[in-house]
Parts: sequence; C-alpha cells; structure tokens
Amino acid sequence: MATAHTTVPARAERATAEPAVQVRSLVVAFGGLRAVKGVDLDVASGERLAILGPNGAGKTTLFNVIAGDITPTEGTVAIKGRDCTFLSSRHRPRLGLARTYQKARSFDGLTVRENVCLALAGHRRRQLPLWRGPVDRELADRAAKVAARVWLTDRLDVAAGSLSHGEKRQLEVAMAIATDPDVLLLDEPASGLSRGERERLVELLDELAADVTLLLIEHDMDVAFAVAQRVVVMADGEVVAAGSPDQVRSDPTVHRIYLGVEG
Ligand SMILES: Nc1ncnc2c1ncn2[C@@H]1O[C@H](COP(=O)(O)OP(=O)(O)OP(=O)(O)O)[C@@H](O)[C@H]1O
Repeated sequence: MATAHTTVPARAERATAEPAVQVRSLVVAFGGLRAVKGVDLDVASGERLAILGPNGAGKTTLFNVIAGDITPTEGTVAIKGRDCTFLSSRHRPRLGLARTYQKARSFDGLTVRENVCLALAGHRRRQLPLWRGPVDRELADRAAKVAARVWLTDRLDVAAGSLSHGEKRQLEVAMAIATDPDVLLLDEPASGLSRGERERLVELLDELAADVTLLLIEHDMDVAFAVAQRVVVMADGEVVAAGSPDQVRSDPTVHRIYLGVEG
C-alpha cells in the first residue's frame, strides 16, 4: 500500500499559528436544559483532539455548534480566526470544515462512487446531476481516488444501502475527506465497528495530512487514545479534564466521572 506521504496531498501551507477552532464561553440551552454550560476550547491548526464523556455530556451539541447546525444561546465560535457563530452549516465547508454524523448521511440508493461524487460536487457548488446519469469522468476518477483512501475501491459500484456497517462508516469518512477539509469533525466514527475495522479507522486517521485539524468524539477509548494528541473530557455540559492521553488516563476526576461510569 502507498504511504501517507504519497496518498495525501501536501498542504503544509495551510497550517497557521491561529487556532483552527476557538470556542468561547459557549452555552447551549434546550428550553430549561443547559446541554453546554460555558465551554472554552482552542484547537490548534493540525491538532488531533478527542472529546470524551459519558452519554448526555454535551459532546454532540458542542460539535453541532462548531459545525453550524445549532446557534448557541451564548458565546462565540471562530474557525481559522473568523467569527462564524451565526454562520449556517451550509456555508462552513467554504471555510474548510467538514463533519460526519452519528447516523450515516449517505444515500442508500446511490453507489459508493455516486455518494462520493455528490460530496465532491457539493464542495464545488455545482448543480447536482440528480442523478443516475453518466457521472462526469473527471469527477468519477476523483471519487475513485477518495474511495481508495478508505479501502472502498472494490465497492465503488455497490449501492450504499448494501454496504456493511463498517463500510458505511468508511463511506461517511470518505464523503467528509472528499472536500479536502482543513478541519474535520468526526462524531463517533468507530461506533459499531469490528476490531479490525477500528484498526483500519485508526490507520486512516493517522494517514490524514499533518495539517488537517481533527476533532473526534469517540466512546472507544482505544481509538480515541490512539488517534488523539490531546483529550478533552466533558461531563454534564462542562469540560472536566483536558490533557495528553496519558494525563487524562490517570486523572482521578476522569476515573470518577467518566471511566467509572463506563466501567
Ligand atoms: N435538540 C435537542 N433538544 C433537546 N435536548 C437536546 C437536544 N439535543 C441534545 N439534547 C440534550 O442535551 C444533552 C446533551 O446531549 P448531547 O447529544 O450533546 O450529548 P453527548 O455527550 O453527545 O451524548 P452521546 O454520547 O449520548 O451522544 C442531553 O441531555 C440531550 O438529551
């Protein structure tokens, strides 16, 4: 297999001293429920950050605000130095942001190739050929290259609805990386994967270009600690611990609040 250096575009020029993501005093209330209670977060350009925490900690809500799917009740979000607190999710790919969701968003009736083409075409803001017509060859070739990065070459012409759970997750990641993002948000990418599939996911994330900023919500500790340079732990809407994987692993608060809960 080709190495990361040959498969990933060199884009070192995009790494900057400015934080890729900066969250300040973030509060998200759903009626009377405060799902996020005053979170501050700086993610450096090119950093690999895992966000851990028990169910209901506010992790996805934080992601939703960063991705523009939710407008916060209070606080601000900046991406690469640009305040985008009120910028809708539709416009964030133009800032170099891509995300996956806990539930797959690919189209079951379209093939792997077509789904990746859709992601590519969306990025280029072209009118989508809806659909089933011949895919433009250059687009199809690019889709095949992206699919190869997630080991889906053999499945290019298979309908997404016929993929295994693990392959669907790979497709989700393919659709997110198709846009060659600067900032990639992955919400529980290892959920439901077999051990072998999880190992492949870690390999895939390790192969991302060094200047891609990665934020990962993950319940699977092995995946989170293998991928992340820094770990943030949330509980009950707040950040309760942060540090290197080793620091977080040995943090008594984390053991009590998170690891204890998870057993
Ligand atoms: N749209 C919503 N409306 C009302 N409450 C919500 C909404 N989204 C999330 N919540 C609530 O906010 C809290 C935080 O949810 P969130 O999904 O952010 O947690 P999480 O840490 O991602 O949990 P999980 O690991 O289970 O996905 C939970 O109590 C949840 O029920």
